[in-house]
Amino acid sequence: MPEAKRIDGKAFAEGLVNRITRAVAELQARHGLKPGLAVVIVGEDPASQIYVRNKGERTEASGMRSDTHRLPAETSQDQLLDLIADLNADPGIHGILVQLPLPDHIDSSAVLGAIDPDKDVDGFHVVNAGRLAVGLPGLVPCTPLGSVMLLKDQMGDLTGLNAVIVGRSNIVGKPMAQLLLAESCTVTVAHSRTRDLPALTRTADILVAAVGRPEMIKGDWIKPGATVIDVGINRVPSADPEKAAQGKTRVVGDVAYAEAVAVAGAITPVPGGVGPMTIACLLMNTYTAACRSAGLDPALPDA
Ligand SMILES: Nc1nc(=O)c2c([nH]1)NC[C@@H]1CN(c3ccc(C(=O)N[C@@H](CCC(=O)O)C(=O)O)cc3)C=[N+]21
Repeated sequence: MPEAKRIDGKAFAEGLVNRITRAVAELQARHGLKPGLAVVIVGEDPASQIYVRNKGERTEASGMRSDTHRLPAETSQDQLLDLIADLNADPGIHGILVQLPLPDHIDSSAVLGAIDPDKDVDGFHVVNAGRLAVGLPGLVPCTPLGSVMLLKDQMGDLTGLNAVIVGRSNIVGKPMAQLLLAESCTVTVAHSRTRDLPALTRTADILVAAVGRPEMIKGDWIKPGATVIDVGINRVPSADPEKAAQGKTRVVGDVAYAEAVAVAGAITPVPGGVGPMTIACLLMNTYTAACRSAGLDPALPDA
């Protein structure tokens, strides 16, 4: 067996961001409309701070407006809801993202439910989950959306393929199942209570790993030639014991890449696979929301 093709999500995301950047310039020139994204972060979690800074820089680099609201960890739920109400009413803001996780004293579903569904660029509002489930236009969660774009680019028509998704979260597993069902795959959603998971994953033409457990999916869990999408981003101690002792870390996926690459037909690496697509799709959703707010077609120009 030849080694699996490495699916370059970083390069694909760059191409997508280029198309979004051109579309944003055109929207501004023709209609005087500049898409605006508000990112809200509560508390000081260092990893979250890095993601949020990254999102802000990417948003501005693509020609859109980016407002970041950094709130202290003690912020009350009512204060957060007041900010969301202001952002819902702000005509210059087309997308609202509240960084998760939120502190324990805040009810996340109450907060997500307060976002105007047409500004919900994460696609986490129940209205958008419902639209996706019944096939209505809405805003689709970024990670599954980006993953399916990579799959279609890699495999073309997905009709009739067996897809196994490991993980049933509302933000990845469930929306991924809806998107693959819409592509006419035969979809199975596996989770921590699934019996004989390795036997099930070995039936998958498309295997999506979204569990958040470092390198859980082994090489012999994969059907030879399958396409593997690794959604996991897990920070683990460095492989070098000396560096690990100094507290150095590295990022690995939910798939044991070195084993999997010998069996799969194609596989996304971590980093450089799904992660960059998540951010590109956030920009795409913000552009989409801005176009729809003005009654314009959000289709992107070709590559
Ligand atoms: N409301 C909300 N929406 C989110 O979309 C959201 C969130 N909250 N909370 C935190 C997670 C995390 N997240 C990532 C996005 C991109 C990369 C990414 O691009 N990673 C790079 C670099 C990885 C690295 O080296 O650390 C890669 O995979 O290549 C990572 C993580 C979005 N999140």
